[in-house]
Amino acid sequence: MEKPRVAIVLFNLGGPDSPAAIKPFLVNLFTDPAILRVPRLIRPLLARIIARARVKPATANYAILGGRSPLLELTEQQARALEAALPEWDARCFIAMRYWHPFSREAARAVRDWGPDRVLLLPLYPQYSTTTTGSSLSAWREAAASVGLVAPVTTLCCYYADGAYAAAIAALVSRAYAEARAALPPEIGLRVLFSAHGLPETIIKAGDPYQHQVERSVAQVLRAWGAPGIDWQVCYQSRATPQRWIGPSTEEAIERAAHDKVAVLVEPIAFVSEHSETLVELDVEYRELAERLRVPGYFRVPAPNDDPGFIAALARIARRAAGEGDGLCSFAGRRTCPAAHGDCPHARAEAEAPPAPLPLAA
Ligand SMILES: C=CC1=C(C)c2cc3[nH]c(cc4nc(cc5[nH]c(cc1n2)c(C)c5CCC(=O)O)C(CCC(=O)O)=C4C)c(C)c3C=C
Ligand SMILES: [Fe+2]
Ligand SMILES: [Fe+2]
Repeated sequence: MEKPRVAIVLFNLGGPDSPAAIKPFLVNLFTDPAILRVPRLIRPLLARIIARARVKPATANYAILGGRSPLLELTEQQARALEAALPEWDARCFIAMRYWHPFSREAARAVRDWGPDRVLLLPLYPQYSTTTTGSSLSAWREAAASVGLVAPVTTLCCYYADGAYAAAIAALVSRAYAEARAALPPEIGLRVLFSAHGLPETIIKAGDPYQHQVERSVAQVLRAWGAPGIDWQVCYQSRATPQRWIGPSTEEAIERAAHDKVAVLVEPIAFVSEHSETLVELDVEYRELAERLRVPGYFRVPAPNDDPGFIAALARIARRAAGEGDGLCSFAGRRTCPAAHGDCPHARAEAEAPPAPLPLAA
C-alpha cells in the first residue's frame, strides 16, 4: 500500500536573517492587526514608529547572536526530525514564518507543487494566542487561496495539555533541576520560574485563551514530572509595548526570588526553540538582573528544539490529528481557538484531574 503524502506546515514567528532584515521584520510584526490593535488607517504609520524605536535594542540583541536569529535553522532541524519520526507517512514538513522568510505564500506554493493527499497545519506554539497561532493561520488561509492550493486540511490549534508534550518538557525540566540542585549548596532553595512570552492585558480581556493555556501547560508539566514539593511560579517576559501586560513579569519573579533568597531555574514554557528571547533576554539580561540582585543561583532549562521526546510528542499529535480528521481541534473558519476563554475540547480530556497548584515555599 502506498504511504499517504502528508504535508505538515510548521508555523513560527520568524526572525531576521541579517542585520538589514531587522527593521523590515519589525515593521511586518507591528503591522499585523493581531499584534497592534489600532484603527487600520493609523496602523502602518504607528508600526513604523514603534519599529524604528525598537531597531536599536533589537540590533544589539541580534548582534549577540551573530547578527541573525537562529530560529529558521532550528525549525529546519525540527522539520527533518519530525519527518523521520513519521515513517508510516510520506511526510514532508514545510516552514511558514509569520514576519520573515519563508513566508506563508512561499510555503503554500511549495506545498501546492508537492501535491499532498492531506495538509496538516501544526503551529510551533503549544498554547493558542490570537497574536501567534491565530495570526499565522489567517495568513496561511489567505496565502493558500492566493496560490490555488486545494487539498484536505487538518488544523491543530494547540496542544498545551497534551500528555506526551508535557512529559517531554517535564523530562527537560527534571534534568536541568537535578543539575542545578547538584551545583547549589543544600541549604539554598531552588524555584522553577515557568517564563512565558507575555501579552498586553487588553488582548487577554478580549478573550485570548493564551494565559489560561500557559497555566494549564504548567500544571500538566508538574503532573508529568511528579516531583513533590517543588517551589514554582508562572511569570511573563518580553514586554514589547508601553501598555499594561499580563504579570507577574519575569523581572518581578526574579526580584521575589532575591527577596526569598532562593536560586531560580527558568523554563521557557511557551517557546519550543531557542531564539533572541531565550538566548539574550533569559541568558543575558535576566541573568545579569539576578546577579545584580544577588539571587543565589540562576539556571535555565533549554528550549526543546529537536529533543527526541518533544519531536515524538509532535509526531503523536500529528498522527492523532490526521486520524481524527479536521474535527480534532479545528477552527472551522473561526478566527479564535474554539476554547475561547478556557480549554480546547480535545485538551480538556487530557487535562482531567489536574494537580492542585503546589504552594510556593515561604
Ligand atoms: C506587541 C508585541 C508582541 C506580542 C503580542 C508578541 C507575542 C508573542 N511573541 C512570541 C514569540 C516570539 N516573539 C519573537 C520576537 C518578537 N516579538 C515581539 C513583539 C511581540 N510578541 C518583538 C518586537 C519581537 C522581535 C524581537 C525584539 O525586538 O526583541 C520571536 C522571534 C525572535 C527571534 O529571535 O527570532 C518569537 C519566537 C509569542 C510566543 C507570543 C505570544 C504568545
Ligand atoms: Fe485549541
Ligand atoms: Fe514576541
